[in-house]
Amino acid sequence: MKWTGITVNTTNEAVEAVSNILMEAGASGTSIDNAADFMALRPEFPGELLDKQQIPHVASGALVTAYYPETVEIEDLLPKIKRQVSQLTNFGINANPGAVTLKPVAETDWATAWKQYYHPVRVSRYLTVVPSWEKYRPQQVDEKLITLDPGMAFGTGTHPTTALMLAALEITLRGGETVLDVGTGSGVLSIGAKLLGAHKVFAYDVDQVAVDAAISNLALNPVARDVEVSVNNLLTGVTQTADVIVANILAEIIVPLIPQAWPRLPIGGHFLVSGIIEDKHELIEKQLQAEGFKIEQILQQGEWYGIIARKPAEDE
Ligand SMILES: C[S@@+](CC[C@H](N)C(=O)[O-])C[C@H]1O[C@@H](n2cnc3c(N)ncnc32)[C@H](O)[C@@H]1O
Repeated sequence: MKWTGITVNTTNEAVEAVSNILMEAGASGTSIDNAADFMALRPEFPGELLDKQQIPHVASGALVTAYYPETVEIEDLLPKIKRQVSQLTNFGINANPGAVTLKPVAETDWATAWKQYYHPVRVSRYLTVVPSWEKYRPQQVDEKLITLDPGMAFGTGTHPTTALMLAALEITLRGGETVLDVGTGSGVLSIGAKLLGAHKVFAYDVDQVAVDAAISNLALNPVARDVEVSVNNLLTGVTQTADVIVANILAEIIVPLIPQAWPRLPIGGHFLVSGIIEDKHELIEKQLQAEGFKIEQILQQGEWYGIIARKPAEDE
């Protein structure tokens, strides 16, 4: 199908109002290039899959582009959109300069253009995340590839908290373990665990959409096709025991997980947790110790913390 894009050159404050006008005029979708958003992008961290420097962006103001199918009479729409944008000042919204332009776009432009900014990225010592559409050969003999579709829910698999847990799995796994992946999201940690030699992985997420995304991503990785994924709230009702439990969830959610993890682990079993922002890591360490865990290692990337804890023997 052929599409026409209408682009409005406007201000940061008017972006939402302009998008509404364009959508109400029958657009199938909008894309926003906002200088303020680009400035707010966090500095790159090791393991960033998105190559921000390559992203074209406006130096000031914002461009809101809406996409209309060929069935929409665009010439009739244009004056109406121009009038509505100029009337935003009546509502106290400065849409200046508000220039409205038209350009034809190929469907592939807006359906898949974002893909060009994603590339394979080495996220830990042995693991590289590869977008599913990229052809990539390992650069080193011991490099293992996690194929992910970043277009699905739950990110690119390269957030610092994810990278911390992949590193923690690398430190902990020796091969043959059973692993519970709590809050699996994209399934990235389950895939990583299998690549690092885990025998069996059970993955859980409270969100059905995440479970579906994980199942699709696991299918992209032959090594992980036998991972069992199910909807579950933390480890509530889970009777499976494991050598390693890994969870990258917010600190507030890790707190109730700690007493659930303890009985699921044997002596010497490991509990790997992340999603912990700087001012919460002491709280999580205290809760882990209060349950009986020993803290073996604390990993850090920027403001994010990961903890490797172990269930010790009674006489330790
Ligand atoms: C930060 S994402 C982590 C995704 C992936 N494991 C990773 O490391 O990239 C956290 C995930 O935990 C899930 N989650 C949040 N609360 C949960 C709960 N109570 N029980 C199970 N999963 C939960 C969310 O749906 C989300 O998919």
